Amino acid sequence: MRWRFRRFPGPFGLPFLGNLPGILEHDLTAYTATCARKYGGVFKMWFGNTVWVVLAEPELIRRVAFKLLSRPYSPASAVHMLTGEQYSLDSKTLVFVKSGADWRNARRSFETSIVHPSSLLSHLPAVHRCIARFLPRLRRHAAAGEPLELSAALADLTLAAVGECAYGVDFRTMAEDGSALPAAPLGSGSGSGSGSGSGPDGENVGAALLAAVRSCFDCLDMNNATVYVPLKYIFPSLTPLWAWMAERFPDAAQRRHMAARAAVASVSRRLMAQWQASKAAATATANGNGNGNGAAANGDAAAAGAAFREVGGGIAGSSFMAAMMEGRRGGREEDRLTDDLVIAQCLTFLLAGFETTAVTITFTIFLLATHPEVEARLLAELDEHLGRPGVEGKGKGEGATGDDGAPPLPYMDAVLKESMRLLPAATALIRDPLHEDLDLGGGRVVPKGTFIFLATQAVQQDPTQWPEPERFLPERFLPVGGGKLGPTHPAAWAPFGMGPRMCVGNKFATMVSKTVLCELYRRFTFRLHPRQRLPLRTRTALTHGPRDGVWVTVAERG
Ligand code: HEM
Repeated sequence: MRWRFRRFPGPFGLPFLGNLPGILEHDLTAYTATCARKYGGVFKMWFGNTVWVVLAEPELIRRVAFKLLSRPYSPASAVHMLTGEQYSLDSKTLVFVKSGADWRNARRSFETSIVHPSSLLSHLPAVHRCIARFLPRLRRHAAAGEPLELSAALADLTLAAVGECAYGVDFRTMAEDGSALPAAPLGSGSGSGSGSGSGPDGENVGAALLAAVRSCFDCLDMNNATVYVPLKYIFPSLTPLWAWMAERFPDAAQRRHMAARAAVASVSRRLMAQWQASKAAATATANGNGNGNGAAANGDAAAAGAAFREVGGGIAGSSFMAAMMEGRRGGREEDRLTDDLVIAQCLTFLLAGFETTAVTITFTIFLLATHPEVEARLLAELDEHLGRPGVEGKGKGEGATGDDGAPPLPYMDAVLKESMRLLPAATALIRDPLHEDLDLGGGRVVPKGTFIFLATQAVQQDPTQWPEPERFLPERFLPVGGGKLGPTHPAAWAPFGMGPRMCVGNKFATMVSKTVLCELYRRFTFRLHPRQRLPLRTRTALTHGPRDGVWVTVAERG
């Protein structure tokens, strides 16, 4: 098989380990960028004994991303070894379903909830609710002059916001005063029923979900992977054996991950049952009062409906989970999502959406803290269009709302885009020529089934595409600077990927990131704390994030 890749240049790979030592030493993103400079836009790398064909040319990336619909593995075979029913469910979730009707159905269910403008906007109140709860934490740090590690703090905020949008319950990552709540143990959830997040059956669904989801996320970290994962990379042809062993002789990491997935499924089921019960009660109330008195019936239905929006003791009717449950009422039987799929897609929503968004906001604040002139221009734009809370001015009032959840803020848009060019949360796309060999031209044919790695970050830093690529210049994305400051090729900017499998959450993520940044910068500014290690070191795991966190001091705007 190796001979089929002889036309592809690339670094020398050690027996069994391939280029893993170099990747681990330098980090995957940095290693591929270095190789791209050395070997050009098409090369091969050995991930253990598995060959990866890497593309780092925008036109080739565009062609392949649009042509190929499948991704190489389910996460079950990438960073862990889910087995049995958990494996088959995982491989049907939107990120890893291969193609065809399953993919179209899954994609449609996400689009209904987070792409259509009206449903997108219905998530905005939850985002504002979570920001409001986060602000006291910043005020406390500002008052005490204590440093704040942003990536962890923002992870609490985005987990709360994305979690509530996905499941419609309070995720309880933050107390009312903004402080982080201690994590509940996995399997918790049968509490007294007092306090926010308690469902009708007295269970604290939010806290239980949070514990289970956090545990799932930890298990997706390579450092916490079962021993069968490295074995699979070193001896890929024996993968069925490793999967068999993982099922029958699970190690502690494997048991922990399977337990975490089972816990998510069990809490989700309870939540769905609660939702159905509340829905039935609401319908019964509306019908019961409907005879002969239309106005009263409408009022009762509205009151009952309010219970769904009341996150705390209730479940938000605008959530992704609720949308999927509503959506499967109509349509053809074979297109309807099963309970198990609703559960798996909700987890996917959260796993794909929360850390990526937290990292994007963290990196943007880091860049603004190190570029005061950009920050000053951004603050001027926010003051102009949004105003400052409690300060007289030209601003149009509270909140970042408009057609897509935000008023036109061209400089904010440019800052976010430039931040995602320089420090994106995802640095590559992956594709799989599932059914036939892929001809890249020049005699380079990629055999079907090969892992294709589209190195978007190498292109976003390529000096032939972007003049002075290492500089943070939001003007690149404004009409005034666009021509001179790049890019040469439109596909040279792809932090959300491209083609039919482009990030389905891109509008939602942009809405959340913009809303958080607007609401924070209307009130605070951030400077790096001396504890911050410079230059910034990053690491590539499930997302590309800061290796040592981002330490800032917070100041309230006068
Ligand atoms: C700033 C935050 C985010 C970034 C940078 C990001 C980035 C990406 C990237 C690069 C891909 C792969 C695209 C491709 O292969 O062409 C992707 C796919 C995906 N993302 Fe995001 N994402 C973000 C937020 C979100 C959010 C909030 C959600 C929540 C729904 C989400 C859900 C997904 C899903 C489900 C896919 C798979 C889509 C498919 O295969 O059809 N992402 N994302």
